[in-house]
Amino acid sequence: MIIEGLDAPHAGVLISYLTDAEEISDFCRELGVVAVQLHGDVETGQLRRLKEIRPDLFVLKSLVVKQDNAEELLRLVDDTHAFVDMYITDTFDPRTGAKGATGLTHDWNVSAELVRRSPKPLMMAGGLHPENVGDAIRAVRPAAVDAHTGLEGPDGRKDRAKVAKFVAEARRAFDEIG
Ligand SMILES: O=C(O)c1ccccc1NCC(=O)[C@H](O)[C@H](O)COP(=O)(O)O
Repeated sequence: MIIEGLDAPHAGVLISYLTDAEEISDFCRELGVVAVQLHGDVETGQLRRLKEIRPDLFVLKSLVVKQDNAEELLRLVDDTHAFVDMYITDTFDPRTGAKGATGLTHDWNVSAELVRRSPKPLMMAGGLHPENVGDAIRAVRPAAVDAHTGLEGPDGRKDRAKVAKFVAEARRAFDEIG
């Protein structure tokens, strides 16, 4: 219902840990979304298959940064970029095993290296908030930014003032880097 009510340029994005191309496609059809953000360990063959069966679907693939996996992520970009429309970085939480929405930053040098390597645009995420998003954009030069935890108020809901400041700071930094 909410997804159906969205007017362009707004569109629903499914965030999912699904890893099977057919299941991802079916769930996107059921929900009526045109974009999917994949946070699971999706095999390259499944990404290829997803593009074959659903060329209309905008596929965002997460690159979950850990302490020591930069080379692995660079290889993942090399192997998958033909089947991915955009990458999104995120931060692994070793205490919980969570691969997204952890509120933790990671080594921005790794994100910057991924931006340089990727032929596809990269959205930066992982612990961003209004106070650090400008520095992150200037350091990493991503195509876009995203945040979750850093925009919440004490009640766990998105805080309007934090969102407005985040957007203003991000726009200022993107204008600066051109
Ligand atoms: O948003 C979620 O609830 C979520 C849950 C599980 C995996 C990923 C999720 N969101 C993906 C995002 O796009 C977040 O912006 C990204 O994980 C950054 O989160 P945070 O570090 O809390 O800003």
